[in-house]
Amino acid sequence: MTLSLPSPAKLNLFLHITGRRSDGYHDLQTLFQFLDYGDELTFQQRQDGQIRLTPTLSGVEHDDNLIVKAARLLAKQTDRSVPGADIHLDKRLPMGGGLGGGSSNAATTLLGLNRLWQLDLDIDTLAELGLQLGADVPVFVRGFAAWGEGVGEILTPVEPPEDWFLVLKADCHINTGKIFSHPGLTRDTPKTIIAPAFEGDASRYRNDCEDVVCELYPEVRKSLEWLSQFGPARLTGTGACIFGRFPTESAARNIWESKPSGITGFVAKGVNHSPLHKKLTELT
Ligand SMILES: C[C@](O)(CO)[C@H](O)COP(=O)(O)OP(=O)(O)OC[C@H]1O[C@@H](n2ccc(N)nc2=O)[C@H](O)[C@@H]1O
Ligand SMILES: Nc1ncnc2c1ncn2[C@@H]1O[C@H](COP(=O)(O)OP(=O)(O)OP(=O)(O)O)[C@@H](O)[C@H]1O
Repeated sequence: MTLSLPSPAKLNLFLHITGRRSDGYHDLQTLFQFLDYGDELTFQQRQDGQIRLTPTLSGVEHDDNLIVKAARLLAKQTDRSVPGADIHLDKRLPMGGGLGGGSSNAATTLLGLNRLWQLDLDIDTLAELGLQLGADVPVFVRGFAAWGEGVGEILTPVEPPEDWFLVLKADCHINTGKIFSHPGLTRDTPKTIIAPAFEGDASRYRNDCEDVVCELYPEVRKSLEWLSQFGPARLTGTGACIFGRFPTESAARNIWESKPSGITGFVAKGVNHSPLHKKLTELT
């Protein structure tokens, strides 16, 4: 049996850092929405218990890839031996972009192999496993747009408008840990209450990583300045990607066509239900 599943991107429509915890992680308040754009993973059952991933990602060892780690973690959860899998990754999302590509790949692997291997683990168990792999994995496992608290694992469903986004990536790779450990990071934003009818660009919401990222990566500052000519532009996660929201696809595409050279990116629709979960439901 072969299973092909999407592994979508997320945006942090805003990201507030409300404190630093004793384990070094940071408490956040953030709003996650998915994009109808991302990587694709194909799973094929083996018979020898091995996990094999192709192709190799540049700069990531096979055994360090979050897909392989997720598959092995899942295999450890069951007392029977699993048949193994050949996994193929079609990578479209920029790495180190704040779009959660690696975390999304891990979540698609947990849900995909749970289905392929007929393990029948429930979503809560898969989300707990996901959190062991990264703070962003649980939202991809649960699959609904959400207000995130804690490190992003306490999730309350919300329904932000499903607008179109222009996502741009300056030519740099940003390490999440480096931004969170920066002495100049804002870590004391007062907690706010969940706004179920969130209206994206309300001025009281922002991304607290933006100042530090712009200081360390002037190319991100430049991309934000360029996109801000057309409306509010914001960083997602710890960058390097930024986004602007538009009511129509053509409005986003028109601006995309006039972008300066040296910037990559794409246009995609914001969606409140993950394309991964839609596909799994269709296959049921
Ligand atoms: C910035 C976000 O993308 C927002 O959605 C996430 O909080 C980051 O999630 P992620 O990439 O899955 O991050 P992880 O792989 O868990 O953490 C990478 C590093 O970032 C720091 N980190 C991450 C998340 C968090 N809430 N506080 C932190 O201080 C930690 O030093 C950690 O070692
Ligand atoms: N399958 C994978 N896809 C992408 N990156 C991976 C994967 N497995 C491991 N990694 C490592 O994780 C790092 C972060 O990659 P990712 O694409 O998730 O960044 P990101 O979008 O900035 O993440 P986030 O928004 O969660 O901070 C990469 O630089 C790479 O070293």
